[in-house]
Amino acid sequence: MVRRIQLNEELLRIDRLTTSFRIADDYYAAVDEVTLSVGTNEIVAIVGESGSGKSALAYSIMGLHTRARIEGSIYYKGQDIASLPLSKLNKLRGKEIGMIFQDPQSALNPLMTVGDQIEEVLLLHRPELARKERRRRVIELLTKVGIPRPEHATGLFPHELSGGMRQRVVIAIAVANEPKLLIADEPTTALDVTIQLQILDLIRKLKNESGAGIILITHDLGVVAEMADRVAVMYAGQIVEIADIYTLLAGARHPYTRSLLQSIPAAGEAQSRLHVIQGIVPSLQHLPREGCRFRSRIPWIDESAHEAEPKLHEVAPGHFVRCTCHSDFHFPVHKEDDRHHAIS
Ligand SMILES: Nc1ncnc2c1ncn2[C@@H]1O[C@H](COP(=O)(O)OP(=O)(O)OP(=O)(O)O)[C@@H](O)[C@H]1O
Repeated sequence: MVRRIQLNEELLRIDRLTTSFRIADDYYAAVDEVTLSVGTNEIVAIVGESGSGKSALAYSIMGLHTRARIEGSIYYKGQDIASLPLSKLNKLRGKEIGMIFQDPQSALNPLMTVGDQIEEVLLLHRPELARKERRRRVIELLTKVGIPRPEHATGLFPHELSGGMRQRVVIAIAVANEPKLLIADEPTTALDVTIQLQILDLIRKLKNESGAGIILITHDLGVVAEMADRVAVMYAGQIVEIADIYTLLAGARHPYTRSLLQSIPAAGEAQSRLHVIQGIVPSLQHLPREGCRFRSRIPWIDESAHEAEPKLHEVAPGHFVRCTCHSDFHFPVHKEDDRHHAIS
């Protein structure tokens, strides 16, 4: 088959994006000077523990924060959409840029039928379509996302569908207008494993068919390994490592990435041999803002290994790592019977 889609034509470029929330009388950055690009026909995964700023980043791209302070730029096809008035942004959202939300239950309107909800986004962005054509498109979309008996499904309400079917409807809505950029925020978290695989397969198929760029947000490195072309690892609001998937899986450098990778069980490996990352991501107000943000979680590494103001260093073409501590990093040495850390 002839491949018509060009790889990696730049679609989105986020430049020093900082998203801060007001808590008491101060603003605290949940996304801190993030720079990242996404090409056409590319899946960029954003990975990190809960609280690392992944959703705050996704919502910033979509312009969905109502009370946050946004600094920096978000260029979509060369146009800075961070500073667009809402009326113009609304023309892009749901058309050029689609989003699949984490929880299909709350992403859908419980009082509207599936068919009406899909028709609504078509009506909003493609008013030129006649009613009959819209209806035809709804059936086509439901078929595409693998909903059985699509004609019948159009008349159902969300509560009449299983979680997996509801997520398919959310995807049908997100792709209804053939977006060029799709943001999927933990699209399979609420689903059981078999359904997860089907939904991921569906997202990959959509990318292959349309050449869309996809940002896939997840805390699951298994999903990353299956899906991503490139990976950005976030910790405490910052990107700490970016690389293509092969480099990341085989040659991760940042202590946080290495700890994440160490904590997934390899086939046949006993759970007790795994490294479990000590501590938790600090809350927004208590994030360390100076020096290496990860240093309190690797206390056995000498302080002198860290940079005073950690930057992203390009250690190989396209492979960036924050802070110098990666070059001295090693896992702690334990007695055989005391191999893993407890989460404190
Ligand atoms: N509207 C808000 N107001 C104040 N703080 C917020 C707000 N939204 C997010 N935060 C804080 O910002 C930080 C990053 O949150 P975010 O939801 O982006 O993390 P995440 O990596 O997506 O985690 P999860 O996987 O749990 O969704 C957290 O400390 C969170 O409590």
